[in-house]
Amino acid sequence: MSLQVPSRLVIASRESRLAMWQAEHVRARLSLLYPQCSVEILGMTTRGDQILDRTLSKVGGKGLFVKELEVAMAEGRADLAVHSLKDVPMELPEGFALAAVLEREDPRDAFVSNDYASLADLPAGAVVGTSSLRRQALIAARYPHLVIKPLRGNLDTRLGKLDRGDYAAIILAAAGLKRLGLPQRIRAVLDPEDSLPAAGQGAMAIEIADRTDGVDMVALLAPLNHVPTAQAVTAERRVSKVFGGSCQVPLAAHATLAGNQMHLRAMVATPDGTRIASAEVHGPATDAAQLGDQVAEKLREQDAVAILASCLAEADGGGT
Ligand SMILES: NCc1[nH]cc(CCC(=O)O)c1CC(=O)O
Repeated sequence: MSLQVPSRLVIASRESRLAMWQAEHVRARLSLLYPQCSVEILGMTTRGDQILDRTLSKVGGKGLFVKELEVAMAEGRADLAVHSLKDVPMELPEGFALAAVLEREDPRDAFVSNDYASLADLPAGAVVGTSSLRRQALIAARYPHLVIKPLRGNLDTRLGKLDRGDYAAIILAAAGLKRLGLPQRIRAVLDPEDSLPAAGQGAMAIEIADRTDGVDMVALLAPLNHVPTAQAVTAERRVSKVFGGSCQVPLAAHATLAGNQMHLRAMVATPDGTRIASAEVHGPATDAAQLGDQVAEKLREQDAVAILASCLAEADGGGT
């Protein structure tokens, strides 16, 4: 059975520099795999890119970055969308699916500053920029003398705000900085022991829509799927899904693999870092989803539901 390769494939992408880098990476790989196919990128602005003055958790969360791309696919203007997996909701709308997960870049958080070498070097009262409730909780727990302020926008915008002096330091995903050729901006990578990464951090995913023309997109994209990464993020996203995961809750889930052996760690916290539940499990990578359920169960035994409920109550009350 031979694969039906269309003469043209269109990749929908956000227009940020990171999103375009990621789309171009996929475009180049597909062009190499299918030289007879013309692979193009359709850049689009999403609501998540437009709303910059409010914390995402207050305006609708992750879905804001993917909706417009899904509309383009549903209308036949695009065949696939490339996303940072971290920004993809745990449940996709009817008719859409993740077809491939690419090999993960560095999943860790990065400490970025022009004046300080690490979080531990920051003086009392220093302002740290992050809009991630997960990063906020982890910093507040370990460094209660620091002040956390929201930081939105794409990577270049965030670095610009740091350079302007609005913050003593900011926390970003190492993966984004590396992909954009800015690894020198990383003053220190945060050990996952101290700053457990978000589910899917550092991984790119390709989303597709149901289609009626018989083209098997999953088969076409299969060579791009990296099985160990797909297994790791399956476990991580399962934890997130169990707790209704979005960026509205401080939740971390990170899996590492040694051969077929998976080590999955997860954490939930209150945004102020005063209450933290964390758990870990080991097991075969082929049981990724069950490992996710197991770690979620362990978190539940440590009152994870109550911890997250307090956080949601705070968000509803419009707390900062
Ligand atoms: N929430 C925004 C976002 N989505 C993906 C990345 C970075 C790249 C990745 O994790 O794959 C970032 C920026 C950041 O968290 O600093």
